[in-house]
Amino acid sequence: MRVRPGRSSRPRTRTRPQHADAVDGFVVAVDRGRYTCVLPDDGPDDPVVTAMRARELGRRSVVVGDRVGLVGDTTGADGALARIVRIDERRSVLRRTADDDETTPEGRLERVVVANADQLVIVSSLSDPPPRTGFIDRCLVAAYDADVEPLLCLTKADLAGPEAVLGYYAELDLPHVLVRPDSDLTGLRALLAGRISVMVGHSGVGKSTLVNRLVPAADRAVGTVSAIGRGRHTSTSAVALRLPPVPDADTDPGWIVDTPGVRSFGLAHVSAESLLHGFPDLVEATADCPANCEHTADQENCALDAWVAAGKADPRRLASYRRLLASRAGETDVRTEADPHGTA
Ligand SMILES: Nc1nc2c(ncn2[C@@H]2O[C@H](COP(=O)(O)OP(=O)(O)OP(=O)(O)O)[C@@H](O)[C@H]2O)c(=O)[nH]1
Ligand SMILES: [Zn+2]
Repeated sequence: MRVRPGRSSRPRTRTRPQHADAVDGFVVAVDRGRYTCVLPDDGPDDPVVTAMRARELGRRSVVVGDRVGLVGDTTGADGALARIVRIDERRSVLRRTADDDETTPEGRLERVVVANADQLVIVSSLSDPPPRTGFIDRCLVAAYDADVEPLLCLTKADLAGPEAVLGYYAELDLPHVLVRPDSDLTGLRALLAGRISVMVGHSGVGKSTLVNRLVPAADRAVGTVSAIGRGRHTSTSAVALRLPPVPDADTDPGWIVDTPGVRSFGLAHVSAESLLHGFPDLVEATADCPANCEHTADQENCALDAWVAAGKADPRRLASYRRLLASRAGETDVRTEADPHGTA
């Protein structure tokens, strides 16, 4: 027999009735404690809502892509300030260990870059600068770790062909698009429709150029290193941009998140096992590894060596995996150094 207390015995406060009227919001930008949100039914011309965090959220961070509950003045009128009282459960969490700011301990900590992303668009130019597969591999690890689908976006296809890069990823079912200055972006728009896509890429690969073509209203600065936005501080934070409507379709065109400050993904927070998931072409081989194999080059009888020798994967992929393993170890050291009472 089930014993269940009557409804009336539940403490009222558990349902937080004071926030029953919270409206749903989607965080599109974060800047110095102010969160820019849009309401789900609002269109591109509706005013955005500026909000601050309610104290009851404690230390939980609110990031671009978060779906939140808003109370207070959600009119978006000049000077109006709403409060974020709820952060919805995240569908995905794209993290990095910030390895691009080694000057401060905070700079080396793990942080959430974007919440609820569906897709990571890895922007790499085919020439000027040449493609860096090490960077792409790193992004793939971050994507698989975050349960976000990767999409390889190869720019400057007018300057060089994609054969070498695509050959390197031949064993992976890695979707890709080619972009040149005059290319039709219909195919890319179709891959972005209805989803939240995060764009990452090195400086100079043409990411701003592409973002401007996809979202002309965004007006991202081209050919300048991180000098976008209204102020110094907005230039390095992620911002979600609404894609324009797809002609002849009433589907949601989706959102792209530009990440000007993210030059790479530090992976110190990713376990060695998860790191391997960025290399689906190698995973199968490790079933034959000795117990507790670390898969490093000096590991005896690591099955990855035989796998590559038998031609089942590209040796450069194994080298890349091992480089990441090693650099991850380095990143872990960096984090330990950051803590004078180092526990690890
Ligand atoms: N040939 C060619 N040049 C391109 C293409 N896309 C962008 N460029 C040029 O590449 C340079 C860098 O482009 P950006 O869009 O500023 O590159 P970015 O990745 O945003 O780099 P940052 O602004 O430094 O973050 C610019 O001079 C662009 O005009 C392309 O498809 N083909
Ligand atoms: Zn091994």
